[in-house]
Amino acid sequence: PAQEPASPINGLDKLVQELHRIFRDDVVNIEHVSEVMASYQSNPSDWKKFAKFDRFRYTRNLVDEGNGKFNLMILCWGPDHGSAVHDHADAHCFMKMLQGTLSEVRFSWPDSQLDSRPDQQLQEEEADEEGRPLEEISRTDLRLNDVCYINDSMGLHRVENPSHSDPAVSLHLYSPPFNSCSVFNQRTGKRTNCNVTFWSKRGKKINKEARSATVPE
Ligand SMILES: O=C(O)CCSS
Ligand SMILES: [Fe+2]
Repeated sequence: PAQEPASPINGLDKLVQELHRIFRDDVVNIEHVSEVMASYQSNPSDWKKFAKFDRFRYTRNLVDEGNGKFNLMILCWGPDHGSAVHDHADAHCFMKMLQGTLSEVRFSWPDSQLDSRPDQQLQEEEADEEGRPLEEISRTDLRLNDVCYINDSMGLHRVENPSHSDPAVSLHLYSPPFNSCSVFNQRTGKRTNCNVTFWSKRGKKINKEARSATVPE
């Protein structure tokens, strides 16, 4: 059934409560989650305690572990920071803009991932040596309070902060939660596994060893 458009949500804690309620059920309506994420009106006083920046790369800051059903995190992008092309480990990915602008570039999967017909195997293996560039499908600029949704059946993407001067902050919900995904070389399509961890959890910085491992460019 079409969901009622969600009424505005003020307060990140109210959004988290609503998300916990929605994800208590086994079946979750994806459009509804997008609408609820979109209805939260970003307010820096809600989220600045989670927003920790690094000079060199974007940071992933865990906000809530969703009773094990989802991870909710705040990503902080300095000027020109961006991710590698990556997938979403068979999970749902919702991304909402809290501050600034991010551009999302989507790509189709590299051919060799789609089709492993034995008779094609040899050519693909040969092709894999140099590989082939990933094919770009779309490019979208996301602005304050916008929400975008992706899952692996829709393709891969790379997210970057196009500004050379301003930071950007985004709120990400992954369900089910994951701590590794695949990253892809945009020029060759080559896929490698990548562990992703957190810069901070619930506002507390994590020690150096455990940190890093964002989806590196
Ligand atoms: O989770 C990540 O590090 C990828 C950010 S773009 S969805
Ligand atoms: Fe992503």
